[in-house]
Amino acid sequence: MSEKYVVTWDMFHMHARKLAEGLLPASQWKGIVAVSRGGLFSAGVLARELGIRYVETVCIASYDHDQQSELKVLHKAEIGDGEGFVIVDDLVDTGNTARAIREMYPKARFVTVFAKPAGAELVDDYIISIPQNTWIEQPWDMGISFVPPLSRK
Ligand SMILES: O=P(O)(O)OC[C@H]1O[C@H](OP(=O)(O)OP(=O)(O)O)[C@H](O)[C@@H]1O
Ligand SMILES: Nc1nc2[nH]cnc2c(=O)[nH]1
Ligand SMILES: [Mg+2]
Repeated sequence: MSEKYVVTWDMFHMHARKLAEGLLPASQWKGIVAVSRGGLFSAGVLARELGIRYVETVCIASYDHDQQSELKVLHKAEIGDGEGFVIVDDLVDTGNTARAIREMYPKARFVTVFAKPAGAELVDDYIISIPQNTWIEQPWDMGISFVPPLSRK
């Protein structure tokens, strides 16, 4: 990936809250399913904003750092065809994870905070569009570190 898009906790929280707004009224949902691990962070915000306490996971592993490998389903929420459930991930990139989710739960509402063009049409709703050549650096993968002043370089 040639570019980088850095996301802070504040920005992530703001976008996730906006995603929650699009899911009103909350009474239409039986529960939320987080696509672990990335989707856990947005799922927490959605659950809080919508007052939903039934939160499940579907656990999928597909990337080893920034290289995508074979997709493995480690745990599958038992929610039938997904009708009445919101499934949330942090982002769609190639769309491979989203395709697997759609296959497992064809009637669920699938939403993400970020979407790149290759996966955008696989999600029902997303907040921020990111170019395909850009790596999204999420806040849970970063830390605050000291930067030496210019005069010391
Ligand atoms: O559209 P795709 O190309 O499939 O990529 C999107 C997926 O990649 C990341 O998860 P990852 O597999 O890295 O696992 P993690 O959520 O546990 O970090 C991200 O959280 C999405 O689930
Ligand atoms: N953090 C992060 N994980 C990803 N998984 C697939 N694409 C991305 C991305 O751009 N950023
Ligand atoms: Mg993920």
